[in-house]
Amino acid sequence: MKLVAKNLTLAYEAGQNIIDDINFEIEDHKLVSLLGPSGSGKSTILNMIAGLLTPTAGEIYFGEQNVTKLTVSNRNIGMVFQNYALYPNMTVRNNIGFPLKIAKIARNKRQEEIERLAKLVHVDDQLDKRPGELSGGQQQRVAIARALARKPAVLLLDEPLSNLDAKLRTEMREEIARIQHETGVTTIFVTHDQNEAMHISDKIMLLSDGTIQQYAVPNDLYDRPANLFTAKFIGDPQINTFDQPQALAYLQKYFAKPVKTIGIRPDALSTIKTTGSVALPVTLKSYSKYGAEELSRFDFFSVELDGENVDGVSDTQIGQALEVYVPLTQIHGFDDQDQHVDVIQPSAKILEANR
Ligand SMILES: Nc1ncnc2c1ncn2[C@@H]1O[C@H](COP(=O)(O)OP(=O)(O)OP(=O)(O)O)[C@@H](O)[C@H]1O
Repeated sequence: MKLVAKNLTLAYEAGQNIIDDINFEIEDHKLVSLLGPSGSGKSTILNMIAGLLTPTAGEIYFGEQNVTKLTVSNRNIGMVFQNYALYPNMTVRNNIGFPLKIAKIARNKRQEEIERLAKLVHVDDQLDKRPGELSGGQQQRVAIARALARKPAVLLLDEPLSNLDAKLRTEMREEIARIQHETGVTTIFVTHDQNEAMHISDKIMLLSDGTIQQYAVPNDLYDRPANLFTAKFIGDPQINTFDQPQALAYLQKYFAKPVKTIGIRPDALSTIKTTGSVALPVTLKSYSKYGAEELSRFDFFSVELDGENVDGVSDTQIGQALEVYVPLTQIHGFDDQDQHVDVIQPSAKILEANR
């Protein structure tokens, strides 16, 4: 089911909008993450979609139906929370079947559905156990099966992996992606973990202070950040940003409008010249290698630039001057409102001028 939010606003106190007039559309069958720092409004948006919170203004549509005034139970949603909220005294079978029992589905049909759902989430060999006898990952699978039991229009997942250890988190995020893919249910996934969001999502809605900073496919947030917030929030190690006059002046000629800040991701640097790249005069300040990751630090007009896995840098001496190259399209300029400024289309003439 497609989901649309129009002018969605929420204030707990008059005049103080926690969510401020946001608009978005989530396409049918897609998995969208709501990503952002603590307090950015992720849970508030999810709770309005679920019907647990009533918007101060604006509307929510499931398909063509305006659901803004409908109660939780009339919206046909499935929800999974971080603490699973399984019924401890019921077996897995009865936990999964509970929503079907409430819906007065006949016993035979119910058992069939339970078996199907248990197979889907891979707990079909655990049906007679109680939640306390299951691992965290298995409990989460049961919670997902239960949330899917009524064939919800939308599946809402609120930080469902945050109680799991690192290895299980990775495994379960792949599982959620698989289950979503197999069922095709439109899914909204709340997380503050960019890695999780980048791996699992068809699209990411990045939030800060109750506003949408960027809503795009994961790679676009990394490669084409719409503003400085997105550029800095997405990416680990963090993007290099600088506003020192000499460094800015060196690169300003590549932009059509004045830039106040420039951002270059650490993995965009290379010592190997390629077509369409810009040369930066730098000095190598430090170099270290941990496993497959090589980290280097350069001085560029007194700006510290971090590099990650910079080709060819291991042959350079500390303190040595050299040129590093960055594809022009990976030099991100931001104006005095922190909005992205496009580079002038790479032309041979411009690039030549810097050689
Ligand atoms: N009941 C409430 N009364 C007043 N303000 C609230 C209430 N609940 C949440 N807020 C505020 O609304 C803002 C958004 O909170 P929300 O829980 O949606 O953020 P979040 O992005 O989900 O954060 P987290 O990752 O920490 O859960 C925060 O500033 C929070 O302090």
